[in-house]
Amino acid sequence: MAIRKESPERLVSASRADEEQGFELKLRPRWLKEFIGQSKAKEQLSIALEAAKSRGEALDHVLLFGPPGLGKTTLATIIANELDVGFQQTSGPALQIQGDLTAILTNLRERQVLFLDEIHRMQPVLEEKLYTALEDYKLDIIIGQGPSARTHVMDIRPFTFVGATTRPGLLSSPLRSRFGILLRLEFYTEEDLRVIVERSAEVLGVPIDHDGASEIALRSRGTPRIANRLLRRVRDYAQVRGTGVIDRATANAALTMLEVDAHGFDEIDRRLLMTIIQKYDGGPVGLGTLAATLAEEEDALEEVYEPFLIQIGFLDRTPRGRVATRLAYEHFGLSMPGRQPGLFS
Ligand SMILES: Nc1ncnc2c1ncn2[C@@H]1O[C@H](COP(=O)(O)OP(=O)(O)OP(=O)(O)O)[C@@H](O)[C@H]1O
Repeated sequence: MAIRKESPERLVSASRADEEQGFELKLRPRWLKEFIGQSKAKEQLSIALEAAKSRGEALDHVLLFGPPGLGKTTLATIIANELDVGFQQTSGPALQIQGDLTAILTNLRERQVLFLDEIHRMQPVLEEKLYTALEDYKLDIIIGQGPSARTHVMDIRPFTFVGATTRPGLLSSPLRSRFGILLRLEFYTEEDLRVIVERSAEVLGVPIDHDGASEIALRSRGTPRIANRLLRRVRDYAQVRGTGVIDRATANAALTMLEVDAHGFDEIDRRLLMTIIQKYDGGPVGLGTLAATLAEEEDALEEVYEPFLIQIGFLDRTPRGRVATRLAYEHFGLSMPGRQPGLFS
């Protein structure tokens, strides 16, 4: 179960809301050729898939990393589909006791995919247990208790472990070294997102033109999950207030009403940047101080809010803290304070 770190009502959240599960399932690409964008990761993966298939072996273990909502779960399911093997999913926080992990590993089918989301949240004792399973498909099992306890080494079937994380830096190096294929997912370009919106609209049977899809793409923060969510909301607006067809004017009006601005910023992004600018003179301000001022969790700032602001160049992470950039000042129509003459000379 994912730990919720931000407001569940946040329209431009990259995290999945519980009620979106069914909707996402419907829109999820099933094959690599339907997976839009991420050309580097896709090429690396398609070569590895082809090679594993031709050798008739289990694919090497895969680590998927990048911000939420970019398609890690989707890619994990695609890997299983392309290999034509079974798929099982769990997550770091859901795995609580050794017995759970042992049961999962001993029940694996030949060459199947085991997907573990939020791998950085796995308990260290379980992580250690996983090492030998990943390394040589063996599992240490302790039989009995107390002085008569015996360790028994059990063979498990070859399988492909797919781990996903938004925080690769938190993985221990022994765990990281068990992955043969490392795939970094990046924020999507506007063009890729437009294609994703058009594909989703087709699956949902929603009439949309090129410009309408572009307008949604522009405000989706480089994230397919947000693009699909905005599409759903704009569809409602088009049905109730418009002709049912999503064109640029309809998309624009709907997104303006929903207070999602031209960069896909919402109230919290604006508050975060304005706090740095107004309260801390543009920064640097430490993460802890910023989180306390905004009444948000540090983790949420680092994992959810900041990555996109950094990607589009509005925020800088420096060793002394967070800094608002010139682009951020310009976005709010403010001029950036210059250095006082002579201060550094
Ligand atoms: N490349 C893509 N092409 C088309 N749709 C995509 C693509 N990537 C993601 N999506 C869509 O975005 C939604 C979110 O993707 P997914 O659940 O795989 O993200 P995630 O990275 O696993 O997120 P989280 O880390 O929060 O679990 C899915 O419904 C999927 O349809």
